[in-house]
Amino acid sequence: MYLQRRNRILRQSAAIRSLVAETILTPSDFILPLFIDEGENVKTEISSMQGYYRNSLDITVREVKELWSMGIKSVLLFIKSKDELKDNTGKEAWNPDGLMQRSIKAIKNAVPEMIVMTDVALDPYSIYGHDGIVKEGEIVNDETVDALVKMSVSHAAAGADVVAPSDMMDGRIGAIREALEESNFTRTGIMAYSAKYASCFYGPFRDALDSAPGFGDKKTYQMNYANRIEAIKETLMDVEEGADIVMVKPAMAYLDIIREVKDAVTVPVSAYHVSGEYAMIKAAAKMGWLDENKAILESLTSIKRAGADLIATYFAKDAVKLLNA
Ligand SMILES: NCC(=O)CCC(=O)O
Ligand SMILES: [Mg+2]
Repeated sequence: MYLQRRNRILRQSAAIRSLVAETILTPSDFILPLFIDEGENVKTEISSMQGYYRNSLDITVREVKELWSMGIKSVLLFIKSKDELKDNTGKEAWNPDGLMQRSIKAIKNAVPEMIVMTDVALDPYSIYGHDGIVKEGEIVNDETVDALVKMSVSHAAAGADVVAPSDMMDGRIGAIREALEESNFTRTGIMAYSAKYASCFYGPFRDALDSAPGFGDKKTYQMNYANRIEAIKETLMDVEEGADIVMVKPAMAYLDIIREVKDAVTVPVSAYHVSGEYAMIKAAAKMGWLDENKAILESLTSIKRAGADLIATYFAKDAVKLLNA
Protein backbone atom coordinates (compact mmCIF):
# COMPACT_ATOMS: atom_id res chain seq x y z
CA MET A 1 0.00 0.00 0.00
CA TYR A 2 1.08 3.56 -0.62
CA LEU A 3 -0.64 5.93 1.80
CA GLN A 4 -0.24 9.65 1.69
CA ARG A 5 -1.34 9.94 5.31
CA ARG A 6 -0.96 7.46 8.17
CA ASN A 7 -2.87 8.69 11.20
CA ARG A 8 -1.45 5.93 13.39
CA ILE A 9 2.00 7.58 13.33
CA LEU A 10 0.90 9.98 16.05
CA ARG A 11 -0.53 7.17 18.18
CA GLN A 12 2.37 4.75 18.30
CA SER A 13 3.76 5.50 21.77
CA ALA A 14 2.63 7.05 25.02
CA ALA A 15 5.16 9.83 24.50
CA ILE A 16 3.92 10.87 21.07
CA ARG A 17 0.27 10.51 22.14
CA SER A 18 0.90 12.93 24.98
CA LEU A 19 2.74 15.35 22.66
CA VAL A 20 -0.30 15.70 20.43
CA ALA A 21 -3.03 15.40 23.09
CA GLU A 22 -5.62 18.13 22.55
CA THR A 23 -7.11 18.06 26.04
CA ILE A 24 -5.10 17.91 29.24
CA LEU A 25 -6.66 17.81 32.70
CA THR A 26 -4.95 19.72 35.47
CA PRO A 27 -5.76 20.07 39.18
CA SER A 28 -6.87 23.67 38.67
CA ASP A 29 -9.69 22.47 36.42
CA PHE A 30 -11.54 21.06 39.40
CA ILE A 31 -14.05 22.33 41.92
CA LEU A 32 -14.65 19.86 44.75
CA PRO A 33 -18.16 19.92 46.26
CA LEU A 34 -18.11 19.51 50.05
CA PHE A 35 -21.04 18.43 52.24
CA ILE A 36 -20.85 19.97 55.70
CA ASP A 37 -22.67 18.83 58.83
CA GLU A 38 -23.13 20.29 62.32
CA GLY A 39 -21.16 18.77 65.19
CA GLU A 40 -17.60 17.75 65.83
CA ASN A 41 -15.68 14.83 64.46
CA VAL A 42 -18.75 13.69 62.51
CA LYS A 43 -18.07 11.78 59.30
CA THR A 44 -20.98 10.10 57.54
CA GLU A 45 -20.66 8.13 54.34
CA ILE A 46 -23.41 8.94 51.83
CA SER A 47 -25.11 5.57 51.23
CA SER A 48 -25.62 6.16 47.51
CA MET A 49 -22.18 7.79 47.03
CA GLN A 50 -19.73 5.21 48.34
CA GLY A 51 -16.41 6.69 49.37
CA TYR A 52 -17.93 10.16 49.72
CA TYR A 53 -18.70 11.74 53.08
CA ARG A 54 -20.59 14.48 54.81
CA ASN A 55 -18.22 15.94 57.40
CA SER A 56 -18.43 18.28 60.35
CA LEU A 57 -16.62 21.58 59.97
CA ASP A 58 -13.48 20.57 61.94
CA ILE A 59 -12.91 17.63 59.58
CA THR A 60 -13.81 19.79 56.57
CA VAL A 61 -11.17 22.37 57.47
CA ARG A 62 -8.48 19.65 57.70
CA GLU A 63 -9.68 18.31 54.37
CA VAL A 64 -9.47 21.74 52.71
CA LYS A 65 -5.85 22.12 53.84
CA GLU A 66 -5.06 18.79 52.24
CA LEU A 67 -6.90 19.75 49.05
CA TRP A 68 -4.90 22.95 48.73
CA SER A 69 -1.64 21.05 49.20
CA MET A 70 -2.72 18.72 46.37
CA GLY A 71 -3.26 21.63 43.99
CA ILE A 72 -7.05 21.83 44.13
CA LYS A 73 -7.96 25.50 44.01
CA SER A 74 -11.68 25.56 44.65
CA VAL A 75 -14.35 24.02 46.84
CA LEU A 76 -18.13 24.36 46.52
CA LEU A 77 -19.89 24.30 49.87
CA PHE A 78 -23.21 22.62 50.66
CA ILE A 79 -24.53 22.35 54.19
CA LYS A 80 -26.98 19.95 55.79
CA SER A 81 -29.40 22.01 57.81
CA LYS A 82 -30.99 20.73 61.00
CA ASP A 83 -34.67 19.86 60.55
CA GLU A 84 -35.78 22.35 63.22
CA LEU A 85 -34.21 25.21 61.24
CA LYS A 86 -36.17 24.42 58.08
CA ASP A 87 -39.22 26.50 57.18
CA ASN A 88 -40.91 27.98 54.11
CA THR A 89 -39.03 31.32 54.17
CA GLY A 90 -35.48 30.02 54.09
CA LYS A 91 -34.43 32.54 56.73
CA GLU A 92 -31.74 30.28 58.18
CA ALA A 93 -30.03 30.67 54.80
CA TRP A 94 -28.96 34.22 55.66
CA ASN A 95 -28.33 33.72 59.37
CA PRO A 96 -24.89 35.33 59.90
CA ASP A 97 -24.09 32.53 62.37
CA GLY A 98 -25.55 29.75 60.24
CA LEU A 99 -23.54 26.65 59.40
CA MET A 100 -22.78 27.93 55.90
CA GLN A 101 -21.55 31.29 57.12
CA ARG A 102 -19.41 29.68 59.86
CA SER A 103 -18.01 27.26 57.31
CA ILE A 104 -17.03 30.00 54.87
CA LYS A 105 -15.22 31.89 57.62
CA ALA A 106 -13.44 28.84 59.01
CA ILE A 107 -12.26 27.68 55.59
CA LYS A 108 -11.12 31.11 54.41
CA ASN A 109 -9.37 31.57 57.73
CA ALA A 110 -7.54 28.23 57.45
CA VAL A 111 -6.68 28.45 53.73
CA PRO A 112 -7.16 32.06 52.59
CA GLU A 113 -6.16 31.36 49.00
CA MET A 114 -8.69 28.57 48.47
CA ILE A 115 -11.52 29.81 46.22
CA VAL A 116 -14.62 29.22 48.28
CA MET A 117 -17.81 28.89 46.26
CA THR A 118 -21.15 28.57 47.98
CA ASP A 119 -24.39 26.96 46.95
CA VAL A 120 -27.23 29.46 46.80
CA ALA A 121 -30.68 27.81 46.79
CA LEU A 122 -33.30 27.25 49.45
CA ASP A 123 -33.63 23.46 49.24
CA PRO A 124 -31.46 22.57 52.29
CA TYR A 125 -33.51 25.05 54.32
CA SER A 126 -36.96 24.29 52.93
CA ILE A 127 -39.48 22.11 54.75
CA TYR A 128 -40.64 21.18 51.26
CA GLY A 129 -37.16 20.39 49.90
CA HIS A 130 -37.76 22.86 47.09
CA ASP A 131 -35.33 25.51 45.86
CA GLY A 132 -37.83 28.26 46.52
CA ILE A 133 -40.70 29.51 48.63
CA VAL A 134 -43.89 27.50 48.20
CA LYS A 135 -47.36 29.06 47.91
CA GLU A 136 -50.43 26.97 47.12
CA GLY A 137 -48.27 24.20 45.80
CA GLU A 138 -46.24 26.49 43.56
CA ILE A 139 -42.64 27.60 43.81
CA VAL A 140 -42.98 31.38 43.62
CA ASN A 141 -40.29 33.16 41.65
CA ASP A 142 -39.99 36.75 42.80
CA GLU A 143 -40.21 36.20 46.56
CA THR A 144 -37.65 33.43 46.19
CA VAL A 145 -35.31 35.81 44.38
CA ASP A 146 -35.55 38.22 47.34
CA ALA A 147 -34.51 35.38 49.66
CA LEU A 148 -31.65 34.32 47.36
CA VAL A 149 -30.38 37.89 47.33
CA LYS A 150 -30.22 37.96 51.14
CA MET A 151 -28.54 34.57 51.13
CA SER A 152 -25.92 35.66 48.59
CA VAL A 153 -25.10 38.88 50.41
CA SER A 154 -24.68 36.97 53.68
CA HIS A 155 -22.26 34.54 51.98
CA ALA A 156 -20.29 37.47 50.57
CA ALA A 157 -20.23 39.07 54.03
CA ALA A 158 -18.84 35.83 55.48
CA GLY A 159 -16.06 35.90 52.88
CA ALA A 160 -17.23 33.72 50.01
CA ASP A 161 -15.26 34.29 46.83
CA VAL A 162 -18.03 33.12 44.51
CA VAL A 163 -21.73 32.63 45.13
CA ALA A 164 -23.29 29.89 43.02
CA PRO A 165 -27.06 30.17 42.57
CA SER A 166 -28.30 26.70 41.68
CA ASP A 167 -32.03 27.39 41.94
CA MET A 168 -33.05 28.32 38.35
CA MET A 169 -35.42 31.14 39.38
CA ASP A 170 -35.76 33.84 36.71
CA GLY A 171 -33.91 37.10 37.23
CA ARG A 172 -31.86 36.06 40.23
CA ILE A 173 -28.45 36.73 38.70
CA GLY A 174 -29.26 40.38 37.96
CA ALA A 175 -30.80 40.84 41.40
CA ILE A 176 -27.83 39.26 43.16
CA ARG A 177 -25.34 41.31 41.16
CA GLU A 178 -27.17 44.50 41.99
CA ALA A 179 -27.29 43.65 45.70
CA LEU A 180 -23.59 42.78 45.78
CA GLU A 181 -22.81 46.13 44.17
CA GLU A 182 -25.06 48.00 46.60
CA SER A 183 -23.47 46.25 49.57
CA ASN A 184 -20.00 47.03 48.21
CA PHE A 185 -19.07 43.38 47.68
CA THR A 186 -17.39 44.26 44.42
CA ARG A 187 -14.95 41.33 44.58
CA THR A 188 -17.53 38.57 44.94
CA GLY A 189 -18.09 36.50 41.82
CA ILE A 190 -21.24 34.77 40.60
CA MET A 191 -21.16 31.31 39.11
CA ALA A 192 -24.63 30.87 37.64
CA TYR A 193 -26.16 27.45 37.22
CA SER A 194 -27.54 28.66 33.91
CA ALA A 195 -28.52 25.44 32.17
CA LYS A 196 -29.52 23.20 35.04
CA TYR A 197 -31.68 20.36 33.86
CA ALA A 198 -34.38 18.54 35.85
CA SER A 199 -32.37 15.34 36.11
CA CYS A 200 -32.66 11.97 37.79
CA PHE A 201 -28.89 12.05 38.22
CA TYR A 202 -29.23 14.29 41.30
CA GLY A 203 -30.77 11.44 43.31
CA PRO A 204 -27.75 10.56 45.49
CA PHE A 205 -27.11 14.24 46.33
CA ARG A 206 -30.54 14.44 47.90
CA ASP A 207 -29.54 11.55 50.17
CA ALA A 208 -26.42 13.49 51.11
CA LEU A 209 -28.34 16.54 52.30
CA ASP A 210 -31.71 14.95 53.00
CA SER A 211 -33.18 17.48 50.58
CA ALA A 212 -35.43 15.48 48.28
CA PRO A 213 -38.55 17.45 47.28
CA GLY A 214 -41.43 16.64 49.63
CA PHE A 215 -44.00 16.96 46.86
CA GLY A 216 -43.86 17.03 43.10
CA ASP A 217 -40.59 17.55 41.27
CA LYS A 218 -38.40 20.44 40.11
CA LYS A 219 -39.64 20.56 36.52
CA THR A 220 -41.30 23.98 36.87
CA TYR A 221 -37.93 25.62 37.41
CA GLN A 222 -35.18 23.30 36.19
CA MET A 223 -34.93 22.76 32.43
CA ASN A 224 -36.52 20.01 30.36
CA TYR A 225 -33.76 17.68 29.19
CA ALA A 226 -35.34 17.62 25.74
CA ASN A 227 -34.22 21.19 25.16
CA ARG A 228 -31.04 22.58 23.63
CA ILE A 229 -31.78 26.10 22.36
CA GLU A 230 -33.32 26.99 25.70
CA ALA A 231 -29.92 26.35 27.33
CA ILE A 232 -28.40 29.06 25.15
CA LYS A 233 -31.21 31.46 25.99
CA GLU A 234 -30.82 30.84 29.74
CA THR A 235 -27.04 31.16 29.59
CA LEU A 236 -26.98 34.36 27.52
CA MET A 237 -29.48 35.92 29.92
CA ASP A 238 -27.32 35.06 32.93
CA VAL A 239 -24.24 36.53 31.26
CA GLU A 240 -26.22 39.65 30.45
CA GLU A 241 -27.36 39.88 34.08
CA GLY A 242 -23.80 39.69 35.36
CA ALA A 243 -22.68 36.05 35.75
CA ASP A 244 -18.89 35.68 35.88
CA ILE A 245 -18.99 31.94 35.21
CA VAL A 246 -21.88 29.92 33.77
CA MET A 247 -22.64 26.28 34.37
CA VAL A 248 -24.20 23.33 32.60
CA LYS A 249 -25.50 20.55 34.84
CA PRO A 250 -25.35 17.51 34.76
CA ALA A 251 -22.33 16.87 32.54
CA MET A 252 -22.01 13.50 30.79
CA ALA A 253 -25.48 13.36 29.29
CA TYR A 254 -25.18 17.03 28.30
CA LEU A 255 -21.83 17.23 26.48
CA ASP A 256 -23.59 18.71 23.44
CA ILE A 257 -24.96 21.50 25.62
CA ILE A 258 -21.55 22.19 27.16
CA ARG A 259 -20.10 22.59 23.66
CA GLU A 260 -22.87 24.85 22.43
CA VAL A 261 -22.75 27.01 25.52
CA LYS A 262 -18.96 27.25 25.25
CA ASP A 263 -19.30 28.44 21.66
CA ALA A 264 -21.99 30.96 22.59
CA VAL A 265 -20.37 32.84 25.48
CA THR A 266 -17.12 34.61 26.31
CA VAL A 267 -17.15 33.82 30.05
CA PRO A 268 -15.68 30.62 31.55
CA VAL A 269 -17.99 27.61 31.38
CA SER A 270 -18.21 25.09 34.17
CA ALA A 271 -19.89 21.70 34.15
CA TYR A 272 -21.12 19.74 37.15
CA HIS A 273 -20.35 16.03 37.08
CA VAL A 274 -23.16 15.23 39.49
CA SER A 275 -23.80 12.70 42.24
CA GLY A 276 -25.57 10.17 40.00
CA GLU A 277 -22.66 10.26 37.57
CA TYR A 278 -20.32 9.56 40.48
CA ALA A 279 -22.57 6.77 41.76
CA MET A 280 -22.76 5.05 38.37
CA ILE A 281 -18.99 4.76 38.09
CA LYS A 282 -18.66 3.64 41.72
CA ALA A 283 -21.37 1.01 41.37
CA ALA A 284 -20.02 -0.41 38.12
CA ALA A 285 -16.49 -0.48 39.53
CA LYS A 286 -17.69 -2.27 42.66
CA MET A 287 -19.27 -4.94 40.49
CA GLY A 288 -15.98 -5.29 38.64
CA TRP A 289 -17.63 -4.12 35.42
CA LEU A 290 -15.61 -0.92 34.88
CA ASP A 291 -12.08 0.14 35.75
CA GLU A 292 -12.83 3.01 38.12
CA ASN A 293 -9.66 5.00 37.54
CA LYS A 294 -9.92 4.81 33.78
CA ALA A 295 -13.61 5.72 33.90
CA ILE A 296 -12.83 8.78 36.02
CA LEU A 297 -10.15 10.13 33.70
CA GLU A 298 -12.10 9.38 30.53
CA SER A 299 -15.25 11.03 31.90
CA LEU A 300 -13.51 14.18 33.12
CA THR A 301 -11.41 14.53 29.98
CA SER A 302 -14.57 14.23 27.86
CA ILE A 303 -16.24 16.98 29.84
CA LYS A 304 -13.25 19.25 29.34
CA ARG A 305 -13.02 18.32 25.65
CA ALA A 306 -16.68 19.24 25.24
CA GLY A 307 -15.78 22.77 26.36
CA ALA A 308 -15.83 22.94 30.16
CA ASP A 309 -13.17 25.25 31.57
CA LEU A 310 -14.02 24.10 35.09
CA ILE A 311 -15.47 20.84 36.34
CA ALA A 312 -17.26 20.41 39.64
CA THR A 313 -16.71 16.76 40.50
CA TYR A 314 -16.72 14.45 43.52
CA PHE A 315 -13.76 12.73 41.84
CA ALA A 316 -11.48 15.81 42.04
CA LYS A 317 -9.13 14.24 44.61
CA ASP A 318 -9.02 10.89 42.83
CA ALA A 319 -8.36 12.64 39.54
CA VAL A 320 -5.48 14.70 40.92
CA LYS A 321 -3.89 11.56 42.38
CA LEU A 322 -4.26 9.79 39.05
CA LEU A 323 -2.82 12.75 37.12
CA ASN A 324 0.21 12.77 39.42
CA ALA A 325 0.71 9.00 39.31
N1 LIG B 1 -27.64 21.96 43.64
C1 LIG B 1 -27.02 20.67 43.69
C2 LIG B 1 -27.84 19.63 43.01
O1 LIG B 1 -28.92 19.90 42.57
C3 LIG B 1 -27.35 18.21 42.81
C4 LIG B 1 -25.91 17.99 42.62
C5 LIG B 1 -25.54 16.54 42.45
O2 LIG B 1 -26.40 15.70 42.18
O3 LIG B 1 -24.35 16.24 42.58
MG1 LIG C 1 -32.35 31.50 34.09
